[in-house]
Amino acid sequence: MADHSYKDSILALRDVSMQFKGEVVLRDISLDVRDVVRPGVSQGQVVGFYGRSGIGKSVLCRIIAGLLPPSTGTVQVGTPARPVCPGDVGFVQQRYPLFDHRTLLDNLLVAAERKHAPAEAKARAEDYLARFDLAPHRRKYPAMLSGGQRQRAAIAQQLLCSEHLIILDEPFSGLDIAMIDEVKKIIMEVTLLDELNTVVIVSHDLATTTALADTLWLLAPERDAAGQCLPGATVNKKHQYNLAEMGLAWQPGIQAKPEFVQLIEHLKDEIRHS
Ligand SMILES: Nc1ncnc2c1ncn2[C@@H]1O[C@H](COP(=O)(O)OP(=O)(O)OP(=O)(O)O)[C@@H](O)[C@H]1O
Repeated sequence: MADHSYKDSILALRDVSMQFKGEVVLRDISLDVRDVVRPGVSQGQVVGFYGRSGIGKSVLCRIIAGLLPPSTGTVQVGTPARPVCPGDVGFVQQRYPLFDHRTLLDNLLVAAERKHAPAEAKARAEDYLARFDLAPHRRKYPAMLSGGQRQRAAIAQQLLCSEHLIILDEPFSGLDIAMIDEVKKIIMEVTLLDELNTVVIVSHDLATTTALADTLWLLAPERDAAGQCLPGATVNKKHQYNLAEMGLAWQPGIQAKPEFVQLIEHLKDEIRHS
């Protein structure tokens, strides 16, 4: 039996383009994330999303999250698929925004109550506090939490009020090694919570992100047949990597494998020359 297969589409972008006052930033982007099924494992999806600084990653994330309508094209989420609305996709930005004047528990309750009746919201918030090792800190205000605790709280908050899809913007930047391990653990935990959970990680840390991912997207300019750079960046087929098919997903210690090291070098080259 194959070690994995694919079911329904969870996220589908079709011909997404974006321009600001005539400046083309994104061009004709079509991408799919499908529910991956592994026998005996409740496995969500992890997408690593790369591209040079200023290429358009944040713009694409805001479009995926339904926060910015694309100039052309569509974004659909969920099963059955429907056009994305603000709030469907959790978006954890670099500074982990939480309400400073509310306790950790209240922060999570506010998020959960956007989707659930009060009793259900309370049960879910408590569940996430426990899962993310935050229960002892429930009465603290965000300023009293460590950086890692705030990050876990921000991820829990976004999971409580979104629909399975969550985007993490630079989750490893500025963290020490122990904290990076902690964040990796949380990401794995999130994907194992529910088969439909999908985490898109926008990061310049290629090795850490690729080791967690089963799919990679590289946003880069494209050249036409004459070698001319086309306006705007895209994720062409060559830059959509299925790590599961390549035998480079879901393996502890994958970073030591020669094929993995080669892939990272290849990605660096593609980014450098893009
Ligand atoms: N609202 C806007 N109006 C005009 N231009 C914009 C707007 N938002 C983004 N841009 C432009 O789109 C381009 C891509 O920006 P974006 O923030 O998506 O880059 P990025 O890949 O996320 O970069 P970094 O890795 O440095 O964060 C930039 O040239 C930026 O100036």
